[in-house]
Amino acid sequence: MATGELSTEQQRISFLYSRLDLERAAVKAELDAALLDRDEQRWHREVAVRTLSERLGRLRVADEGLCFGRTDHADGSRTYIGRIGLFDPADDYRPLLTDWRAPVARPFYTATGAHPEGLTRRRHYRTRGRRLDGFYDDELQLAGTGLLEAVNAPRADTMRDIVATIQAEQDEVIRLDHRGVLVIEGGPGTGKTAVALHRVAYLLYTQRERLSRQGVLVVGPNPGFLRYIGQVLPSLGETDVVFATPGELFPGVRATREDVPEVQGLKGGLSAVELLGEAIADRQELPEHPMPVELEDVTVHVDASAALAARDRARACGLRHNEARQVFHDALADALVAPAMALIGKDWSDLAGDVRRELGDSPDLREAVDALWPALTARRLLADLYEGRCFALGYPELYRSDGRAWTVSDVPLLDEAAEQLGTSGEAERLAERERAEAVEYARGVLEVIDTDQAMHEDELRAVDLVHAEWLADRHAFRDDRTVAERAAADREWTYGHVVVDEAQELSPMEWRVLMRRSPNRSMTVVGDLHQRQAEAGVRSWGDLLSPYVRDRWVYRRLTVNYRTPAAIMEYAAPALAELDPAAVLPASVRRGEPPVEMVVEDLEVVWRLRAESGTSAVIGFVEGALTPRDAKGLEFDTVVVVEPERFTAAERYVALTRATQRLVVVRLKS
Ligand SMILES: Nc1ncnc2c1ncn2[C@@H]1O[C@H](COP(=O)(O)OP(=O)(O)OP(=O)(O)O)[C@@H](O)[C@H]1O
Repeated sequence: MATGELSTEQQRISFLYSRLDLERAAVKAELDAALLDRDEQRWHREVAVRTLSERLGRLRVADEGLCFGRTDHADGSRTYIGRIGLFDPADDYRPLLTDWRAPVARPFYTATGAHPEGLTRRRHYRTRGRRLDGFYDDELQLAGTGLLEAVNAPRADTMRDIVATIQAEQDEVIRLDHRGVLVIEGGPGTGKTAVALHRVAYLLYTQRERLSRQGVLVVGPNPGFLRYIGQVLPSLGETDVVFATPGELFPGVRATREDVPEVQGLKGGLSAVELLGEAIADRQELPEHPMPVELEDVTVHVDASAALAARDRARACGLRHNEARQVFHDALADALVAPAMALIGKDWSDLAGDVRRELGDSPDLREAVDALWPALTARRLLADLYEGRCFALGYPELYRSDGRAWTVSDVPLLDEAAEQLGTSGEAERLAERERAEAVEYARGVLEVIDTDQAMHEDELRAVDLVHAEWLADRHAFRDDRTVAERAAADREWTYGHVVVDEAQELSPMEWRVLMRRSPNRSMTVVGDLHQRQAEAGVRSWGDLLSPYVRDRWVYRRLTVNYRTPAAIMEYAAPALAELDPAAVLPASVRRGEPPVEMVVEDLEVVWRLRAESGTSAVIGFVEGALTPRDAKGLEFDTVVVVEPERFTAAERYVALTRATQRLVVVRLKS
């Protein structure tokens, strides 16, 4: 970036700020005058004051990131894009700064190399306060010519924005006008992730009304992956997006540990729905010994038969566990009236109503209900199940000593349990306390990217990126939250759009959570069945989706690999053939060097094989290396794969297709 150009751009931005200051001063003066105006009719004055106050508020908000982009048009004109519109009254209200919501700002968000929409360039500014730190450009006439240059460029630690070189088959998917579920499948490196992110940016623009109210959820396989892709959306413009791994989908939980595959299978399959039903039924107990309920004149007992009758009534009422507690309580109170009356004596039968009321208020009876039909949170239900109750229920494999050491596969169970338990005042209070504790624990490790809390709710930020973990943290302490913040903290939040990346890895129970978060079924599902590593993952898109949307989903395939050179793809071909003999490799845009195979004496050598320049990684089951699962969705210039024979075919296929330039396959001398 030329220094001269930077200073010209700084001048432009300073000029816009000076206009903002002028306008603010003018509005402030008008507001003061309106407040002091004693001649004006009262309602006139009130309207003026309200309008001017709102205008002043908007001008204040615009102080941060006033201008964040510029579009250069084929006819030589330029448009500066920013938080608000600014006009020059001395020049027939010529626009100086264009509000990002205005139709003329649209190409800033939607133009691509394949569809430049009359633009030659899009410029993004990086500002701090009023200072311009830098800018970068998307040259929009590169499609074709710039592609090879782009794919040959060394990779960084974050995913690049491919907006300038989007190809036609990708562009079609980004702009597809389909409101329901869209499945994008394609082999490694075909741009599935990149395309899904650009689709979000496109939808955020074209369906802004709806999405700004409900937010967008992007689910990706691991935190590393989300960090890697996390910069793309803000660089495309505004976002109101929650990023979460499957381990973060239950507010207040950030699970990263994995269960052993056998337990993952049990927790991920749909039979877990019944398992939870059994775990809840197990908490609706009968007393081992009669429980005394002291009344003013007599003492009655909650015995097994009274509890059984009350339990039958509560179970049959159709309410969920927590909601049915009152029914259980009332049924017990009803059942105890007769024994109490028997003790009091027949002559006092007209007292039955009083006795029923006394039972209804009895602390002893409340205590019995708490013991026999307790208010439960999802966390408590599962922790108690894992810490011991699993044995009696016939699931010994679920046992662990610390029930609350949540794993990734526990998350959909927590969500399902919360769904089956329902809420009640007490359960809510318990849940809130647990949540506050969890948040307290998580504090300190969170990375906080600050946002402007004073901002108007209906105003999307141009450059914000929010992470679920951070949002969960804030929930407990503030309530002036943005849509995305509230969404991430609220289990029952439903998103306007949900994007699932590496979707082949998600279990049926995880899909149930996502479907609950997306009742309108507006989803972009991105994956490759051949890369599935999780046992409980997806085997057929149709089987997965038909219970939710029948056949109303659209499928698109991407066929060109922009990452892995052809020579490396050919090396990975046997792994793919093992998974599916009929599968076709995506066509690579580059030829590249064939992989190198080596036999080495010890592991030290492996680490030295990493490249000095560019990104590199070692993938294998050796200490310090990425596992094939960690490497999912990522890419590196140089990849060293250690002993791929120890991998499953899918793991091998994933590991061997991560390199953009060089692949070294190492075996250790035995
Ligand atoms: N049109 C394009 N122009 C330039 N680079 C592109 C283009 N499309 C994709 N790429 C690049 O190709 C690489 C692979 O993209 P991406 O990670 O989205 O692929 P993927 O299909 O999700 O891969 P995988 O299934 O292996 O995770 C990225 O570096 C991306 O920036």
